[in-house]
Amino acid sequence: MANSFALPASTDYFGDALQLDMLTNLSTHGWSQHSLFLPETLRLALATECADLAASGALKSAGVGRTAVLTVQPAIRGDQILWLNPGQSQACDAYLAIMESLRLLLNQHFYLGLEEYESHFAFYAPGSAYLRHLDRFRDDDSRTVSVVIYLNQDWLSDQGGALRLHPQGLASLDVSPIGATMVLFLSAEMLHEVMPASRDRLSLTGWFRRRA
Ligand SMILES: O=C(O)CCC(=O)C(=O)O
Ligand SMILES: [Fe+2]
Repeated sequence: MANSFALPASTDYFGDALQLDMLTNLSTHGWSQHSLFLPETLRLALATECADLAASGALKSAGVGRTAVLTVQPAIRGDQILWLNPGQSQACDAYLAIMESLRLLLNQHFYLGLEEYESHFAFYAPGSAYLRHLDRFRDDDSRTVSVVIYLNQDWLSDQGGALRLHPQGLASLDVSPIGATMVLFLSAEMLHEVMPASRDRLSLTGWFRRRA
């Protein structure tokens, strides 16, 4: 069946201004933030899918560490997740196509040799958080660029749930998880944490990986 979401062709999805902003901020500061990164129809479809998965019990408590040594530790990490597979839904395929364009763009400009993208839905119930961490594992340096896209509509800053970034040598800063906002950062360098929120917090998190 044809995908009803407009799929990007190569890197055309990103306008020149967005490309420049994304690439400049990532290379000079190690991170980059963009509002309205997804069309509203796609944000809504992904948010609905994530909420439905949560309600049906399809999401599982996220672990800490790598597969062989994965442990669920809610005091460190309180989200529930579901890894994405191609063909899961039209909305997920449209999102993965956008991420594929982003992979090509990052490779063109930074010669990062990014080969894969892995991604999961994440659902943080009120009060759950993810303590300060780096996304790169100690024994696997393949995760290179982290991407988070927020899915909630009408997020208010007094509802908490910020992504708190801790850039080296600089003051920490908060990104509010407003629907369709996208954040990119270097997985090995950017310490970050998820602050607790007073409402359900929905997102898609993913990592561009190079060969391990
Ligand atoms: O949801 C966020 O803002 C960040 C999530 C995160 O840090 C992670 O899943 O590793
Ligand atoms: Fe993280």
